[in-house]
Amino acid sequence: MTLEELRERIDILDRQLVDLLNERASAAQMVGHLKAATSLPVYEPNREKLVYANVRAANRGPLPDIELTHIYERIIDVMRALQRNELASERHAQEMAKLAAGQTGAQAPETEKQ
Ligand SMILES: C=C(O[C@@H]1C=C(C(=O)O)C=C[C@H]1O)C(=O)O
Repeated sequence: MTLEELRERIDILDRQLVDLLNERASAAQMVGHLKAATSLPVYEPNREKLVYANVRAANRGPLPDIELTHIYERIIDVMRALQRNELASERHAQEMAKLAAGQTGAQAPETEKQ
């Protein structure tokens, strides 16, 4: 393969990786929703150990296990941040909805008193 062809191959693989990473991110977001509903923590170290074991077992090289683990540490960091952002914006929306409901509920009696 020429240099040009190899770089084209890399560009195609990168686009596939982007799709797969986004699929993983969507799944992690859904896990985040389930955790919020069941009050489970975002960070689950035991699950992360299983994820590392799973990817190392699937590794056929030439990536060394340690480098693959480093890549996954970064991926998982991002997934946790995504879950936290998602949960924070959900909580914010809930607070806003409560505030809006509280305002209409609280203002009506106030208005009656005046
Ligand atoms: C996605 C989850 O949440 C977090 C992120 C993980 C991941 O990206 O694989 C694993 C464990 C959690 O710390 C999960 O619990 O499955």
